[in-house]
Amino acid sequence: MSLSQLPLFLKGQVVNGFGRGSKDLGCPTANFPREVAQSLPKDLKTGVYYGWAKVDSGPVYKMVVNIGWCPFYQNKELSVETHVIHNFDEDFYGSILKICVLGYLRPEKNFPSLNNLISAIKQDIEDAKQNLDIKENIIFRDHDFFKN
Ligand SMILES: Cc1cc2nc3c(=O)[nH]c(=O)nc-3n(C[C@H](O)[C@H](O)[C@H](O)COP(=O)(O)O)c2cc1C
Ligand SMILES: Nc1ncnc2c1ncn2[C@@H]1O[C@H](COP(=O)(O)OP(=O)(O)O)[C@@H](O)[C@H]1O
Ligand SMILES: [Mg+2]
Repeated sequence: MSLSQLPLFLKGQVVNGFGRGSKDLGCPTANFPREVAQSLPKDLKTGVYYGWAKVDSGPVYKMVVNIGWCPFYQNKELSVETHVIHNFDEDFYGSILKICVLGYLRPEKNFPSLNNLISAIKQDIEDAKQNLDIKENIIFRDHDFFKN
């Protein structure tokens, strides 16, 4: 699928969300502040995307990002939350997160159970990993945006 707004480059400080990612889902998501969500193109399709992410001056890793309203939890505000596909030793609240959003995976859904949501997220991570291995996506890992 080609979305005309992509690639999308976003940068912001990692802030607190509702504390559900790690606890409920076993999948931490680094949440951007409200201003980042408000800066998005107004006609951007909500849903799950993949791309590249960098925390402070660290390496560039694969990521999945949910841009939307989390219908399972019925959030009142649009959120932009990135799961970096890497095991970090520590939390990084307050760090600067840069992401390059390259492709769309699926719309957000309201799943019948938490386990269904967890399974869908696991599948998203696998799909992201695969999509990011193609040449057209790998080149963005070395984009100037990620240079300090
Ligand atoms: C890859 C991925 C896919 C997601 N898909 C959905 C979804 O389909 N429906 C939904 O309600 N929330 C979805 N979420 C959002 C989770 O509900 C959200 O990450 C969780 O509520 C954590 O929020 P918190 O950071 O405020 O703790 C997804 C999150 C990720 C990382
Ligand atoms: N691989 C990772 N991807 C994203 N965040 C991570 C990761 N590993 C650790 N974290 C930390 O976990 C936090 C997110 O956890 P989460 O349960 O979603 O809490 P919150 O609701 O505050 O966003 C991030 O802000 C970050 O500090
Ligand atoms: Mg989070």
